[in-house]
Amino acid sequence: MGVRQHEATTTGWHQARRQAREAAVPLPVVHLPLGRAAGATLAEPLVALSPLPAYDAAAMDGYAVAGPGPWRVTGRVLAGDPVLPPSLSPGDAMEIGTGAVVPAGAEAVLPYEQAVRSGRTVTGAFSPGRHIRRRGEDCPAGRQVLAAGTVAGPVVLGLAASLGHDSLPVHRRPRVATVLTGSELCGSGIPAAGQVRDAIGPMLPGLIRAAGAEPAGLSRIADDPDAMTGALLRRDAEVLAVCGATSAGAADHLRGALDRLAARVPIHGVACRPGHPQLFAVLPDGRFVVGLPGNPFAALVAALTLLTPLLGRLAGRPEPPPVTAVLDGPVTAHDRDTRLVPVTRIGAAALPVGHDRPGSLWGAAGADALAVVPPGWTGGEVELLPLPSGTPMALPALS
Ligand SMILES: Nc1nc2c(c(=O)[nH]1)N[C@H]1C(S)=C(S)[C@@H](COP(=O)(O)OP(=O)(O)OC[C@H]3O[C@@H](n4cnc5c(N)ncnc54)[C@H](O)[C@@H]3O)O[C@H]1N2
Ligand code: MOO
Repeated sequence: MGVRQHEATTTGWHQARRQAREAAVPLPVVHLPLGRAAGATLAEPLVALSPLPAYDAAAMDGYAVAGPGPWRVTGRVLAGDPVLPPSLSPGDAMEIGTGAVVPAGAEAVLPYEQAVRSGRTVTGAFSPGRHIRRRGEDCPAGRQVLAAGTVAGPVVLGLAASLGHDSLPVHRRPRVATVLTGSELCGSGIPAAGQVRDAIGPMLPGLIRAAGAEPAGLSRIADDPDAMTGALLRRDAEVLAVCGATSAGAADHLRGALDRLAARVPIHGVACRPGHPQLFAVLPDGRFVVGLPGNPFAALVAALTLLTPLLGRLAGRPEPPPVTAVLDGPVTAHDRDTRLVPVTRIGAAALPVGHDRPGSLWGAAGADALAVVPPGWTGGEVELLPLPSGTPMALPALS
C-alpha cells in the first residue's frame, strides 16, 4: 500500500498571522543614538527635554520694538549671537534676525516689510506679541509628545533632536538571516536554460526593514539535507527566512531538517493563495524560522503573512490598525482559501492590477496593497495589506 508523504495541516490565514505575532515578545530595550535609531520602535513615550522654542525667538527678520513708536534703533541681534541682547525700554528698537533671542521688554517684531527706517529711527504699525515665538509655546518641557510604540521614522528623529534628545530608548531590532535554496537559482544576468534568476533575495531586505527588523546576511545553500540543517544552526539572527524548499518535493529539505533539530512547527500550510506551503517554526533555542515558498509572489504573500507580524512584534510595534476598501474589479474568490490580490487604491476603492500568478511579481510591483479576499467572497469591502513604501507610519501624537 502506498504511503502519504506529506500530510498538510492547514492553518487559516488570519489565524496564521495572529499565531506568528503572538509567538514572540518584544526584544529588550537599548538606547540608540539618533543616527542609528531609524526604523526602530520607541520603548517609552517621547518626552520634551527642553521647551520648544527654547527661548523667546523672533519669527521674522525686522525690528524688536518696545512701547509705542517711533523707535530709536539701539543695535542688532542675530540668531546664535553669543551674548544675550540688552533689554529694551519703551521707545527702543533693535534690529533682529529670524530665530534670534528677543530682547526683554520687546512687545513685538516689526517685519522689515512693515517698517519705515530713517537714519536711527524706525516707524510702523504693529500688534502686541506679533512675530514672537514664546518659549515653550509649541511644546513645554516635560510634555509627552509621542506614545511608546511609535516608529522612529525620519520625522520622529528630527522631532526628538528638537526636543533635546541625543539617543532614544527603542526595542532592539530583530535580525533576519536569509537562506536561499534551489540549485536552479542564479544571482545575476539573464538565466541560462533551466536556471531561474533569484527574485526573493533582492526583495527581502526592504520587506525586513519595513517590518522594523535588520537584514543579517544572505546565504545560498545546495538542495541538500545536511546543508539545510547547517543553515538552521546559524545563531547570528533571531529569525531565519528560508526561501524555497517549503513544499513536498525531493529537493525540499526544510521540514525534514526542522524535525531533525526537534523544532516545533506550529504552521506548515496556510489556507491562502498563493503561498499555501509557507511554514513557521520555533527552534529549541527560541530562534524562529519562516519558510517562504519559492515562487516569488507566493514568497511575498508569505512574508506579509508570517514574517511581518513576527518581526513587528519582536520590534515592539503595535499591531497596525486594519485598513479596508471596496474591491472593485473582476476577482473570483477561492472556495476554501483566502486570496491575496495586488491592488491599487483610488479613494475608497481598490482596483486589481492583474499579473498575479505565483511566479510573477509584476502585479505586486505596481500595487500599493494586497487585497485580502476571503473564501466565498462575493463582493464589497475587503481588508488590505499595505505594501511597504519605505515610510513606516507613526502612531498619532498624544493629546
Ligand atoms: N506536491 C506538491 N507540490 C507542490 C505544492 C504542493 O502543495 N504539493 N505546492 C506548490 C506551490 S503552491 C509552491 S509555491 C511551490 C513551493 O515550493 P518550494 O517552496 O519548495 O520552492 P521550490 O520548489 O524550491 O521552488 C518553487 C518555484 O519557485 C522558483 N524559485 C525558488 N526560489 C526562487 C527565488 N529565490 N527566486 C525566484 N524563483 C525562485 C523555483 O525555481 C520553482 O519554479 O511548490 C509547489 N509544488
Ligand atoms: O504558493 Mo504557490 O502557488 O501558492 O505559488
